[in-house]
Amino acid sequence: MSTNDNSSSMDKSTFHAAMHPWFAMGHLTPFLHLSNKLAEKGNKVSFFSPRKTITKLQPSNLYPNLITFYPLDVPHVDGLPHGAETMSDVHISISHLLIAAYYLLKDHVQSLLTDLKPNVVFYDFAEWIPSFTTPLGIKSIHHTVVSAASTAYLLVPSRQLDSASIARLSPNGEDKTNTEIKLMGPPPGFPLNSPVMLHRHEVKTITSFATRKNEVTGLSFYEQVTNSLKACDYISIRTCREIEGPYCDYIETQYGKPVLLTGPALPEKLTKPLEEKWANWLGMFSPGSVLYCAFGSEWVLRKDQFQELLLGFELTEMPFFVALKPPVGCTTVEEALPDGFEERVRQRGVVHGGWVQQPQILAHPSVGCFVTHCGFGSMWEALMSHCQIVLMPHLGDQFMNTRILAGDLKVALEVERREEDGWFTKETFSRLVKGVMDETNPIGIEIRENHNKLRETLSNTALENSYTDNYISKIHDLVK
Ligand SMILES: O=c1ccn([C@@H]2O[C@H](COP(=O)(O)OP(=O)(O)O[C@H]3OC[C@@H](O)[C@H](O)[C@H]3O)[C@@H](O)[C@H]2O)c(=O)[nH]1
Repeated sequence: MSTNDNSSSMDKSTFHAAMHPWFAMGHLTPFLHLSNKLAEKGNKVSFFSPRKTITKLQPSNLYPNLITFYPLDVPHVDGLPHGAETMSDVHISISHLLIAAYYLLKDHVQSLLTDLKPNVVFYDFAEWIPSFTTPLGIKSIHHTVVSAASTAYLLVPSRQLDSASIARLSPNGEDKTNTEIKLMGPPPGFPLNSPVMLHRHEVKTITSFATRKNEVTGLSFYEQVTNSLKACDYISIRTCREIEGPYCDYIETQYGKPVLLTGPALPEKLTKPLEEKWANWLGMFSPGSVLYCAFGSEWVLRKDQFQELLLGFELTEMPFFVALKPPVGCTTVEEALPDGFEERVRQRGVVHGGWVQQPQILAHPSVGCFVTHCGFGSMWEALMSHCQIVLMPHLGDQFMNTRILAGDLKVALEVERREEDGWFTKETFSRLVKGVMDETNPIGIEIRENHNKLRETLSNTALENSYTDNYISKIHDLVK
C-alpha cells in the first residue's frame, strides 16, 4: 500500500479509490458499478459526480458505508443550457461545451484528491489527472467504458495521428480525403484482417467529432483520450476476453502497460417491473413476435431517416415498439410520423418519444427482436437477452461494436447502408428484419444459435467472480 495518510488508517488488505468519470450517464453508471465491485471486497471509494446527478446515482450505490459521493458544481459555459450537468442535458452537437466545463473543474478535483489522498484514481476523459497524481504517489487508471475494439482501432500510437495530421482532417483540412480513406482500414498489426472495417460515412462522423479542437482545453477529443492512455499507470476496460481478447492484447502492446479487464459487463438485475401500460400492450402479442427499437440516450435522427425507419417497420407487417427521441427540428414524435402512418399501424405499432424501461422491455416474453444502435450498454443488454439482434450504429464506438457482434461473433445482423452517406431504405430494413425473424431462415438460425451459446458463457457466475478477483488483485499489486 502507499504510505499516504489515508491508507495508513485503513486495513492493509484494502485500498481507497477515487472515481472521476466523464459527465454522461453512460459513463457515471458503469463507474458506479465498478465502485460496487471494489466495495464488495471491502475497498473504500470516493465518487465525484455533478451535484444534482447524485440523486439519480444514489439508488445504485450498494455499499453506502464504503462509497461516498463528492458533489461537483458544473460551471456555466456560454452556450450550455443553464443548470446542464451531464450529456443527458445537452444536444450532442454542443458536447464540446460540456467538455470545457468538465475541464474547468480541474483545480477543484485536484484539491479534492490532494485532501482525500486515495491510493488510486480511476478516470476516463480527465487527461490532466496523472500530471499531478503521479508526484503525489497516487496511481492513475484510465478506465474505458466503451469497447476495446474501438480503442484498438482508432486510439493507438500506430495510427500515427499527431496534431498535424489531425489538423489536416479538420473540415477544411488539405488531406481530408486521403486520411479518411486510411481510417477505413485498420492500423498496422490490428488483430483482424478485414478489408473494410469502417465505412466512409462512419469515418466522416467520427472525424467530425474527434478532430475538432476544444477552445478551452486546447485539445481535440482524439488527443484528450490518447494523451490520457499514454499518461496513466494502468488501462482498465469494461469488457471480457471472451468477446474482445485480441483487441485487449493489442492495446497492451501498443501502450506498453498492463490492461485490466473488469469482466462481462452484465446488466443490473431488474428491481422494478415494467410499467403496466406497456406490459399490457406487449402482452397482446404472441411470444417472441414484437420488434423493439431504441437508439440510446444521445443520438437524434433526421426527420427523413426517422420516417424511413418507421415505414420499414410498417413494411415488416409485424408488431413493433419504437422508443426514439423526436427527430431533429421536431418537439414530439407525433408531429414527425409519416402521412397516414398512425391509422395504418394502429393495432400493432407504438412510437414513443420518451424514456422507457429498456431492460424490462427486452425481458418481456412477447419481444423477439431488438433493433439497436449498439451503444456499449445496449450491446450487453442485447447479448444477455433472448432477442434476435439487428444493428444500426450511428456514432463513435457503435460502429466497432457492430463489427464485433455482426462480424467476429456472428450473433447479429447489420442493416445495409449507402457507403457515402449512410442512407438506408425501408425495403432493405424490412427484408433484413423479416429474415432474422423467420425461424426457417439459415442466417437467422445461425445468429440465434451463436447468440444462445455466448449468452450461456457470459452468464456463468464463476466467470464473473474470477474476473473480479483477478482485477482487484492487480490493483493491489499497483498500489502496494
Ligand atoms: O428509452 C430508453 C433508452 C435507453 N435506455 C438505457 O440507456 C442505456 C443507453 O446506453 P448505451 O450505451 O446503449 O447508449 P448511449 O447512446 O446512451 O451511450 C453513449 O455512451 C456509450 C457508448 O457506447 C455510446 O456509443 C454512446 O452513444 C441502456 O442501458 C438502455 O437500457 C433506457 O433504459 N430507455
